[in-house]
Amino acid sequence: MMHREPLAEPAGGSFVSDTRTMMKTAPHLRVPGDKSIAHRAVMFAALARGTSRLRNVPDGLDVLSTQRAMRALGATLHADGDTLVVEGCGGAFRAPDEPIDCGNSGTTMRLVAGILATRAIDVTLTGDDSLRARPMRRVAAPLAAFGATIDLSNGWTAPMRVRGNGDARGAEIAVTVASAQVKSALLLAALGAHGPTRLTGELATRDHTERLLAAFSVHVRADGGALVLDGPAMLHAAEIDVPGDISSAAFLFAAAAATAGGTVTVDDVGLNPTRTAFLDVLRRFGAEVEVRIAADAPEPRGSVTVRGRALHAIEILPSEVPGLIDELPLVGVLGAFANGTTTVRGAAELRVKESDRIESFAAAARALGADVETAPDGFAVHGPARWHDGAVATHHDHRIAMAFAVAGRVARVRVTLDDPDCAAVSFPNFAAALESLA
Ligand SMILES: O=C(O)C1=C[C@@H](OP(=O)(O)O)[C@@H](O)[C@H](O)C1
Ligand SMILES: C=C(OP(=O)(O)O)C(=O)O
Repeated sequence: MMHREPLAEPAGGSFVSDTRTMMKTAPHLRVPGDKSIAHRAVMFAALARGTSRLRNVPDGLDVLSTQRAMRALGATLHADGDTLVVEGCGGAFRAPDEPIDCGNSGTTMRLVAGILATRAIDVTLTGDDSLRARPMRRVAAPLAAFGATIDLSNGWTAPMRVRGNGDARGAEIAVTVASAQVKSALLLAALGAHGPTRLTGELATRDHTERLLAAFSVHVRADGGALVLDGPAMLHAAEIDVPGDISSAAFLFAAAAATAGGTVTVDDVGLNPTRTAFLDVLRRFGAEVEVRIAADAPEPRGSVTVRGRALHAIEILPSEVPGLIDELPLVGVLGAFANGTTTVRGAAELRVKESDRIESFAAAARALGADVETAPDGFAVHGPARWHDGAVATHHDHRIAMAFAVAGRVARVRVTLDDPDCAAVSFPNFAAALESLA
């Protein structure tokens, strides 16, 4: 594990209590490096020719699962201060003797399955109880277009055995699930195939794979509404500085937004437009949001300040869901602080995350006094809640644990989480960061 300084410590700023105005300056915080970007940076560095240097790779458990997988496939990784140094395999991964344990991380399993689909090795991918209950046919079925043989447990989940096809040809594939993991698995398979691979369909999801591949010298072309990658393609080592994770910062933003007079600034956070929809959602709820972009490539980054105001209910449309997918439990929590009925529709994908996030959100919110209705593809929250102390079943789902820690703090009720430590999947110092909002 990398040694690093605490990531969630206040980076300056203070609360100044003034008895007349209670004026506050926003505490400046940093959050761990972006999980989605870090998964890809570690995988691409492991696959590349040469030595890559990756700064600010988070030490959340999911990214550690990716590091473990890359070591198992033959890459060498070591820490040099706050930099992860990766000696890549130049495309020549070797099969480990044991199955690769992807832990709790869907991104690790699905993207690695894509990489393996066009390499002539035989590898089994497994994970924890949660990951072994998540759907894998969404990657296994389209990867068959490259001639890979993928065996799923019970026909749909992990452990999954991937026997890659080293002589694969590029393929034309229509992506049918709006999932960056599926899109990415197919682009990564295309790296090892001969000829162009052309993807159409549901492609409007986070674009970190496209951006990071370019940083490693492989270009994905946009052709009308399609994405095209010409294989085979060798990645070349790169230096990547991972910005803070906006999906982790979202918990701090929500806490500030739902608190009258609350304010927080998060510095050096990723501002990729495919990830910032939650900032618009905060504005629609009534919060004040200020964004300052400091850099643009390969990933936009900068500072965000959020100030709390009285919140009013909003409606999330199905078209907004891919840009908000990891923030939707928090949208529900904010709905419970807002006046009126907040609705989320078109979000059936929530049912196949680390837990069924529609049911785990609703049960937790009700346990604390909120009025929630569920639907097959979403929920409605009638706010404001009559908050009271309660016990929350996290289902070991980091985003449920953090969302309800925020709810308890803002509502000033005692929330007993059955597994507060599961936050470490994405945000190991979350409790300290929330505490520092004072
Ligand atoms: O590609 C990624 O890094 C991710 C994509 C999303 O999953 P889906 O692709 O299943 O929507 C998201 O929920 C997950 O946290 C990370
Ligand atoms: C869904 C998530 O991650 P993954 O799919 O990688 O497990 C998440 O972090 O909320």
